[in-house]
Amino acid sequence: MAGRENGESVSGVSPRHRLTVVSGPSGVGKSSVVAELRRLCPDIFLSVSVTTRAPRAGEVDGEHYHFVDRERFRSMVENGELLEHAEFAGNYYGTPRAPVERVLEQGRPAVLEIELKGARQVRAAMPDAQLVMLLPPSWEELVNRLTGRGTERDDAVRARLREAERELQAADEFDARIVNSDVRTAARELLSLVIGRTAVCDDTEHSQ
Ligand SMILES: Nc1nc2c(ncn2[C@@H]2O[C@H](COP(=O)(O)OP(=O)(O)O)[C@@H](O)[C@H]2O)c(=O)[nH]1
Ligand SMILES: Nc1ncnc2c1ncn2[C@@H]1O[C@H](COP(=O)(O)OP(=O)(O)O)[C@@H](O)[C@H]1O
Repeated sequence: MAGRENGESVSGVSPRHRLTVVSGPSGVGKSSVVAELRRLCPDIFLSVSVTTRAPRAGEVDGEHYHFVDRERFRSMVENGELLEHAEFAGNYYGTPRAPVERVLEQGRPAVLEIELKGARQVRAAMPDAQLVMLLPPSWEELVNRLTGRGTERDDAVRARLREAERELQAADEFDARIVNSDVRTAARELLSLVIGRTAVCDDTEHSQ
């Protein structure tokens, strides 16, 4: 695993890695697929966003998100500390700039899990980034997953479904689309996009 730290080249793949943005409607399984991706290949850097949303049960500050108030969020925007930021379903979200720039300079693969407006900002700021959209097998399945997760009240579910329609309409803007029918299969497809191959991380699989 440590051998991948320098972005070791295999089969002529460039040793430097692009930034990969993973987007998709709320409830499609982004967190599940990205968690599986990192289980397959722990060297992949996953950005921890700042958000003004309240923590859900079980969410850990600094691990799932950096939870901040609106004043702190505003000051981060004003100081240029965020690579991108957006409002989503009544809360603010943003990507801290410095950690992402640092890992990209090191040649490590980096992933952002962010919504559509943020993905568009990244595309404008970093044309080299690849944008991947995760799609549900069907609208009904998306609704089932979102409601089945049980983390939001009805109004928050409705707000997310409104955003979901808009996000799905933008699927053609993305460089690649992955249908998340099965988490492990989708994670393997994502892995091949993030590092250009799937086999290399197999022997680094961790059961965390
Ligand atoms: N633009 C942007 N979107 C983010 C960021 N972090 C998370 N998001 C997105 O914000 C949306 C809401 O996230 P969250 O409140 O965790 O709800 P969930 O997607 O329903 O689990 C999702 O589409 C996330 O991908 C960020 O740093 N920037
Ligand atoms: N391929 C899948 N098949 C069935 N359920 C899934 C799949 N992917 C994710 N889920 C479930 O759907 C719900 C939403 O997934 P989550 O990863 O929280 O989505 P997102 O991060 O996109 O909002 C969770 O309860 C998760 O366990």
